[in-house]
Amino acid sequence: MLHVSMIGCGAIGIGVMELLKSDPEVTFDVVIVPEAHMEAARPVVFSLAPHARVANRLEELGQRPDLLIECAGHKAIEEHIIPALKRGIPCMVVSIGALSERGLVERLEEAAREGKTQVQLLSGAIGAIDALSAARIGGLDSVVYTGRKPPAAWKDTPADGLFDLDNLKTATVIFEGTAREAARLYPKNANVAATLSLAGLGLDHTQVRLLADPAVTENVHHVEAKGEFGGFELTMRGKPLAANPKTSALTVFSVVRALGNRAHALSI
Ligand SMILES: NC(=O)C1=CN([C@@H]2O[C@H](COP(=O)(O)OP(=O)(O)OC[C@H]3O[C@@H](n4cnc5c(N)ncnc54)[C@H](O)[C@@H]3O)[C@@H](O)[C@H]2O)C=CC1
Ligand SMILES: O=C([O-])CC(=O)C(=O)O
Repeated sequence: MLHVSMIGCGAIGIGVMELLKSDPEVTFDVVIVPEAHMEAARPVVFSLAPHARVANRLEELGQRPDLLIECAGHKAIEEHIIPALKRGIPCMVVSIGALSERGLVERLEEAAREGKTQVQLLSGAIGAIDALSAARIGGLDSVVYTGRKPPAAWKDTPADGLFDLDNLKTATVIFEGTAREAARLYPKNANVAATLSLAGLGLDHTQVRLLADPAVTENVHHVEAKGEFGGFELTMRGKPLAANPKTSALTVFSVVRALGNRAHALSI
């Protein structure tokens, strides 16, 4: 039985608990949310994982889970993941865009080394991370990522205000630049850009274009990679979660897969 503590109880966290509620080999003991969200999270957590406690910090419970999984947002890396790694708790992260902050990748690695443990960066809404990170070993020449989402997915981002999102008639480029800048400006929409960078050419050498497109209903991720291995092109059309149109359903499935791979006898 894998004893899991989870950070976040939003669209991803709830989706993950729903899918794993009848898995006898995974159990959620603690769900961590900010103080202001604890009251709202309690009934949701109780309905999906009746034995789990809702807390503000892992340390205050004296709890030592087998695994800590982050499904919360960029700030959670600094607040929860780094201290847990230092205590030797293995961690998984979905808010990969947080690692666009200079020095944070190195601090994450240092914390894991200090705790003699490991942090796994999950693939989330994108595929082919295995191929890209293997291709990097032979040498990559270029990785270009285009993220295309319906205008509503760009609400409450820097694009909202720069563009009249409610009245866009054609696909509009809202950002063009490096993955580091994309992840910094769009923390809830450019985690994929950061994931591809960390697997591939790095945050400063991965070219990113982000579009608001009234003609699409899905979150469309396109990757083109070239290198010593040859090349690949990937298009993913991710269905957004009803609870959060910025997030693709595959992100939830990617977390469930990763937890299953740790808990079950066979890993794939
Ligand atoms: N790697 C990937 O492909 C993807 C990654 N993401 C990341 O996942 C994050 C979560 O996504 P959703 O569940 O859709 O968001 P959401 O907004 O529905 O839920 C976020 C949850 O985390 C909690 N939370 C926020 N900050 C926290 C903190 N500092 N400490 C503890 N809890 C905190 C909130 O109370 C809420 O329960 C996003 O912010 C994004 O960075 C999202 C989509 C794809
Ligand atoms: O869920 C998605 O489609 C991707 C996403 O939000 C991100 O890259 O942050």
